[in-house]
Amino acid sequence: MDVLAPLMIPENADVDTYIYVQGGHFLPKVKPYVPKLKAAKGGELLKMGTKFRDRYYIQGLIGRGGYGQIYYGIDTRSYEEIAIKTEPTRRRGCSSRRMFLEQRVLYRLQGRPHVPTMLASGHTEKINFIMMQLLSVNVGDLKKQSPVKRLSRTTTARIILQGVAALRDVHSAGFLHRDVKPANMCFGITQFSRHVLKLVDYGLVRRYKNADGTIRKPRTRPGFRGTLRYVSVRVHDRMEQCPADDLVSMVYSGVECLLVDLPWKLYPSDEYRRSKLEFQSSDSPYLALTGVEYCEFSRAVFSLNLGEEPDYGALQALLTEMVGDKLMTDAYDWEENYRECIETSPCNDANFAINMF
Ligand SMILES: Nc1ncnc2c1ncn2[C@@H]1O[C@H](COP(=O)(O)OP(=O)(O)OP(=O)(O)O)[C@@H](O)[C@H]1O
Repeated sequence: MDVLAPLMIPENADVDTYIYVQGGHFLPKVKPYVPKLKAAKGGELLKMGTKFRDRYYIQGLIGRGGYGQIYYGIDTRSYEEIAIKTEPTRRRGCSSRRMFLEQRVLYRLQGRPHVPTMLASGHTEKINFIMMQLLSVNVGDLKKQSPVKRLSRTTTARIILQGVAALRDVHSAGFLHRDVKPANMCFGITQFSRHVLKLVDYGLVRRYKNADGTIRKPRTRPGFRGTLRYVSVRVHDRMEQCPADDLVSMVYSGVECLLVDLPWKLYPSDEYRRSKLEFQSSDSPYLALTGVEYCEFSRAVFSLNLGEEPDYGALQALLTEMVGDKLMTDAYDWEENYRECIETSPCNDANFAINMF
């Protein structure tokens, strides 16, 4: 079946800005994606300019996480650009198991639209590695690149809508992500994937359902897993995590995109729990700043019944008005020089200033 609606090239348009796809269809050309690379500062697990496994040419370093490093490479057989996630096989004298888990979970989730494609995985004497499809700069960095350090309502709503869909897929496979945050959300980089959100980093995943679909017995005091700024109050209280906790982190991620920072960022970390509780209270002025629709969505997530499967569709429906007349395939803020967030900056609004200070 032909899935592309014919696109009329606008009159007077520069024909060079369109590409011919198939049977009379044209699509706007997209600038090729060039990843921002970090300078080497020693301790790299792969050497730049060398060929890994006699096949993958290492072009540079995309990022350093708490556990490993992500490299930009070229597959010299297919000429495809790829991302290579690496971690040392041994950490503090023990063998690292994080990437084995991530590889197993990624394998199980292949084919889901919001999960990066895994191309290969394995280990050498020194490193464990996963080769993945190359993705864009993460949403946290896209927000930092905005001149007003925030994203527009329509872009944020579309990110969170897709984020909820991503969590539905992870949860329905019986897993919790446990590290939802803007830095773990990227977009595709091709003509067809550049508006598709991908959830990355499955290193903290935990299975919460048994093979028969029943919920695993909760532990009395599980260890802390997640990123302190984004975890729910229940995680501060060391309760066993459930799908609602991933969704709370998704809510906080959206709040950060909309309001520059999360309110607790101003406090020392031992005040985060109190500040999160205050934020979730019914008269929170800070939550009100996110707007009626996002407020309603957040409240629906905060009041989820922990024993029940969340109704992901109903949660998404609460955000549809916030998307306005934008399509999921329309340009996002970074594709139009952050025009919409500059024009709608709440800093120009007197009420915003009164509520903030
Ligand atoms: N496939 C990919 N393509 C491009 N960039 C990626 C890809 N996967 C991850 N990244 C980038 O690398 C960063 C770190 O990735 P990831 O979170 O998987 O590593 P990590 O070592 O587990 O990090 P942390 O310990 O901080 O959670 C991400 O924030 C993202 O910007």
